[in-house]
Amino acid sequence: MAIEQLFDTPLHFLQHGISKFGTGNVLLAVLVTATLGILADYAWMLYLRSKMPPGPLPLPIIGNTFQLPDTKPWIYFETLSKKYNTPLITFWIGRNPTVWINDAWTANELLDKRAGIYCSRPRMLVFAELGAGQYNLVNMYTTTPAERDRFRIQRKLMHQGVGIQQVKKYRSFQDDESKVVAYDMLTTPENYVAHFERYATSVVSIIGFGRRVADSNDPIITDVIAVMHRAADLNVPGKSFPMLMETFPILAKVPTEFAPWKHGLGARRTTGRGHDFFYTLAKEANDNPGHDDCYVKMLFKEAPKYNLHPCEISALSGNLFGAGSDTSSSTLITAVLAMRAFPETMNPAWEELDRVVGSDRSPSFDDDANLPYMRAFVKEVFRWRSVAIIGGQPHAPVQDDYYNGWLIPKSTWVQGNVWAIHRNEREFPDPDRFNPNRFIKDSPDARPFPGERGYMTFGWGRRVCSGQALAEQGTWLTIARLVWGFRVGPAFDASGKPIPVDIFDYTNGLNMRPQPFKVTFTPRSEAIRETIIREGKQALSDLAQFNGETKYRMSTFYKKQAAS
Ligand code: HEM
Repeated sequence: MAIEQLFDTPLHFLQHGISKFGTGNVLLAVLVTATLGILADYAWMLYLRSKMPPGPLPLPIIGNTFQLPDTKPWIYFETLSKKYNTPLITFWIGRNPTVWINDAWTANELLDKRAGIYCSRPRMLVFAELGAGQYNLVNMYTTTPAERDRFRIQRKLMHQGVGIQQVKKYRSFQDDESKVVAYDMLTTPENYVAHFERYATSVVSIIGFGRRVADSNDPIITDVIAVMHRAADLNVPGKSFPMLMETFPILAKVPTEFAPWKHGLGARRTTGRGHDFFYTLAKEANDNPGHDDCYVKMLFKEAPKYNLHPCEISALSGNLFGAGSDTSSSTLITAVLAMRAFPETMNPAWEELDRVVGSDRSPSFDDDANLPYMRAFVKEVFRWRSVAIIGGQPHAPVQDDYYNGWLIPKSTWVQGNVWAIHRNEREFPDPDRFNPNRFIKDSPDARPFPGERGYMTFGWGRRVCSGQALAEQGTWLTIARLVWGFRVGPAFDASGKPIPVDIFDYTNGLNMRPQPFKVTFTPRSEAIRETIIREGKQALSDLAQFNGETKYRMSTFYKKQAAS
């Protein structure tokens, strides 16, 4: 659509009106109508506000948007919750009320216990409508029976790929990839972030495509993960573009080529043949011989049965990277920050690991039950600085609902503020202190918390993270192996002074991670170092069956397809 077409009809009426009634009268009529419209709309906003959970007074049209801080709105919502002394806050993004849950018990009541009501997603203009839309499970509405059917199919297919039972089958190569991380840490410890990203990407790539990612410079990391990082900046409420389109939705209607504020969002992401990058990647893996049990082969096999659209195949396979790679690697970076900033928490872990595991082998999945402190340590990593700090995408009720007498209207944007939930002094005294004892049974530091796990890092109810089992098992193993293998100490500046770390210096994305920081990794003993080398070499040899390359590059994919 040409940009002029957008304004064609209103312009026509305006010209007609001016010739009939004169410019002054027409302008007055437009002004009066607009003012009445805004007043009526504002009256409706104030009426809703009187019924909904408390929050700051919204202004007409812009709501509270410009009260948002420049970054990290989750801290602001935590402050509002304390100010109003209520677990639920209503905050208006333009003319849309959003509800923020700042307390574990309320989150559990609404999103878990009333999961059947809070199972949908709200309208997410920037993240969903200008992105993968309703083809992607992450964005799917569940308001109508047809939507719910589609949602169930996609959840089921995710489950077939990374469900609790299924991921046990991946333990062997996940273990091997984690051994490679420890091995790489001996030679290039300064690149620990790259090692974590490679590990996390490789695990989901083997699951999905039967191909490992052997090198940190593999384009699947350099291209795709970079795009995912940018995507994670979306959906964090903000007062600058592109998120400002949530406040002024009309701006999203302007074609992307004329709308620099859209930051390229909404551009046609498929080629003339309707295939996008991840579909092509999936098709390539499906056509490759071998690894018949990989996820995309299952998807292509099931496609006729479920009438899967290519965009659904693309989203289901692309989500492995999108949802599973940055999240897992960021969690490991947080673990390193905790190890560096809270060295006193390492001694009980080493005592336990030396007693149960020793130096001749590294910890394995089978040790989990015998390493209660290590288990608590990893739980505390998930709690202390949860990567999906606002619980991922918002939920939305499929009908009007009431909590404590407050109305939460159907389709409202309802967001779990994990930052506030995991920093509540009632459940987690001295919350910024990394303290695994919170998760040790009968410890004086343990407090009641809803649910078995003791944290809400993976979301809630029917939208709970599909990859939780995979992420939990891999994170446990990799952190246990790092703790077993290394002392994480300070790096030193040119004058020999230790470089401090800042436990609050995190990024601003939907998935947050620590800003780059320097540390040193030293193997805990010569015997351990030798074990890491031996196991690393063996792991590389066992993983060789997954070596392979893709011929596609995201950075050039759309250009080439358009030209062909
Ligand atoms: C540390 C790692 C991870 C964390 C912290 C995490 C966290 C989350 C969170 C908070 C949500 C939103 C839940 C909600 O709406 O209530 C989510 C959704 C999702 N996650 Fe994860 N995730 C992780 C890893 C993974 C992995 C490895 C995969 C797949 C291989 C995955 C796939 C998904 C999918 C498909 C959804 C959308 C579910 C839906 O909308 O129904 N995640 N994740």
